[in-house]
Amino acid sequence: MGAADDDKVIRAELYKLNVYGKGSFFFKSHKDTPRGDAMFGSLVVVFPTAHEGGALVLQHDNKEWTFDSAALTKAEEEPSVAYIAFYSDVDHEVTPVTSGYRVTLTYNLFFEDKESYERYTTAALANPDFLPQGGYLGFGLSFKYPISQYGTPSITVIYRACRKLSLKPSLYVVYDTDDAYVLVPAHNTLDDEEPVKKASLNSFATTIKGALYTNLDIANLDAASVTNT
Ligand SMILES: O=C(O)CCC(=O)C(=O)O
Ligand SMILES: [Fe+2]
Repeated sequence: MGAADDDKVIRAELYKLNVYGKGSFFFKSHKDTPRGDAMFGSLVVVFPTAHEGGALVLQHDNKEWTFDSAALTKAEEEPSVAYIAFYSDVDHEVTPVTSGYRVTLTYNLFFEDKESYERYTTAALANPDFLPQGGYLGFGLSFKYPISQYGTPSITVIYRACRKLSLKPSLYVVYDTDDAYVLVPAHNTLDDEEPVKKASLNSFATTIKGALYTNLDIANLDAASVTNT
């Protein structure tokens, strides 16, 4: 993965929950089955449940590496998860648990184009069970963006994906009150050239989360642009 891959993102997809106890199953040495071309590795997250044994032993290129999550989590004062990620061609096995329970989540790791918003939205729109009456699609923005930076990060990626699918995204400020999310339009509908500069959101930007919402009028959606992208 190098500079040419700047347009890609790593996506972790939850795959499995494993609970190992004394005498229960354990994994003999294996490689994880790749699920599609974009999958490049696995992520294992170990919960801080008291246990002994259950180390994950990795082998590659005649080298061996032991991830002793029981010892790692025990060494922490606060309950903490331990995690490890490895490439798909790495052999790994889980040694038997000798006491307690070892609980893990495994994720498949994909190296994908940033434009995957487009792919997921396209797939959702092609599904007749998805919002059959139309509705709103929301894309949460996780960070507090100064409005002047809207031109660069994920907002532009989502915005472009929506426009390609003939959706008209608008920017909302989302207030998380005790009993509901309140949406306040933050912006006129973004236009093609300058989705960003029109914003006059400085006073909000430091305090609350933003979200891009798009009105999904199924009847008026241009079906061709949905299926051809
Ligand atoms: O639970 C773990 O540590 C790894 C599990 C594993 O290798 C698998 O699910 O393929
Ligand atoms: Fe595995």
